[in-house]
Amino acid sequence: MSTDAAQPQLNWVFLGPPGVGKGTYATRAAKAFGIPHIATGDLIRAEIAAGTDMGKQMKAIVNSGKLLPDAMVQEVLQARLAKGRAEGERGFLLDGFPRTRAQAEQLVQSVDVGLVLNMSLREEVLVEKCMGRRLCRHCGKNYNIADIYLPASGGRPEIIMPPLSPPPECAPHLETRADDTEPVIRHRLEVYKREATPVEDFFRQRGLLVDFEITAGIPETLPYLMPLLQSYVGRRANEPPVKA
Ligand SMILES: Nc1ncnc2c1ncn2[C@@H]1O[C@H](COP(=O)(O)OP(=O)(O)O)[C@@H](O)[C@H]1O
Repeated sequence: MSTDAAQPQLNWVFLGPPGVGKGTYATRAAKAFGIPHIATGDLIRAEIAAGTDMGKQMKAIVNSGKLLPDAMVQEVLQARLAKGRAEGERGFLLDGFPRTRAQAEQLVQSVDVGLVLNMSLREEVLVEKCMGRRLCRHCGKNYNIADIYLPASGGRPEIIMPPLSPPPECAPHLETRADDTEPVIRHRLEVYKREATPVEDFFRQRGLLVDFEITAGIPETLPYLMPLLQSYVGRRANEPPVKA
């Protein structure tokens, strides 16, 4: 993947339901393509952890599984994007934004989005995936203790997703997100189902949406994902592939 200074501006967005693996793949893709992984959920959790006035307002809403008001998310996101521009970042990989049509409209008014990857995963495993999430409070890395096997059914593919286990040194320091409890996860999934279609339609109508179904673990998925993303370097999703 190109990481030199000649790299074109990449303004990419990863959409998808809680537990699909947006953060897992966005982290790896951002590193490979030399752009920052900007996850609104992480920005929000940092604001909450900092105990700012806005963070205090955010905490109750986040822990209930509801979306934050657009203006509140915009405030933390625009601050992060402005910092990136000032530091010469060549774009971004947005994770968890936009989540409403209004956010999508605001985004395309402020930046030239090149690609919106719409990640999906059989719904039956999303709750288990979210319940299995663990964060190491020492190294900050994300793991997942869920060991998932789902046979093919109704034309949907078999899913084999072994755990993404932490190394021994992380095991004593693992923590679970406050909003990763079953009732809150189920509420977040309902919120996602209600809000996601208008966002997907908004980008599909602009020829920017590329659907990508997750059917296995990271080792099996990356060899398909990375070449797909590479094919969009230097062009928008709705432009013809660049001649090799
Ligand atoms: N774009 C957004 N608009 C509104 N609220 C958001 C947005 N991004 C994150 N949040 C808030 O932060 C919470 C956690 O988001 P995130 O870390 O992306 O979790 P997940 O993708 O697992 O739902 C969301 O449930 C919501 O309360």
